[in-house]
Amino acid sequence: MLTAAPITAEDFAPFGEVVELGGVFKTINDGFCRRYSDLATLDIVDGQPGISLFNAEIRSLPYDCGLLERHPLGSQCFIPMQNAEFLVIVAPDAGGRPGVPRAFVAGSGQGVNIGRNVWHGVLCPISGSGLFAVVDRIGPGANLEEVRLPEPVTVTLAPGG
Ligand SMILES: NC(=O)N[C@@H](O)C(=O)O
Ligand code: NI
Repeated sequence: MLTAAPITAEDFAPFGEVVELGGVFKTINDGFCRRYSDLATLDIVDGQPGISLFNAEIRSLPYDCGLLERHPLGSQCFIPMQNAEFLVIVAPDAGGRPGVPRAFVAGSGQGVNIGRNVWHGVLCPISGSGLFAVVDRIGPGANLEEVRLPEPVTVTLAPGG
């Protein structure tokens, strides 16, 4: 059983970045808008960044994660288009396969940018809307490596989470 912790930039740093308000901003548009720039880095190899929409089914908890994947040629950024909570399941690499997985839960106002070649579960909304903007690599070649886990990892939220 894996308990998903609320995602923080610090805890998620080994796997990517959290896209959320905070830190330095620049006031623009005649003072009616705050611009928070450069919150995540697109890491694209032999291709171009592109913006896609994912309309994912809402998944129920506890969630059995049986597949981890990674994209050797590009990072992958998920940004909710509407209010949503979603699981972010990641794992370090262990000799070319996923190591011990970790689970986070991201809430409204939070997107995540998963680093290039970082093992992760597929997009997993658990409440609200499953409509996400995804900024990732568009290009030729093999950019998807999948590993079916011998035993699914069952993910829940912390009590009160
Ligand atoms: N395959 C695909 O585009 N989506 C996955 O990579 C995912 O992380 O959801
Ligand atoms: Ni992916």
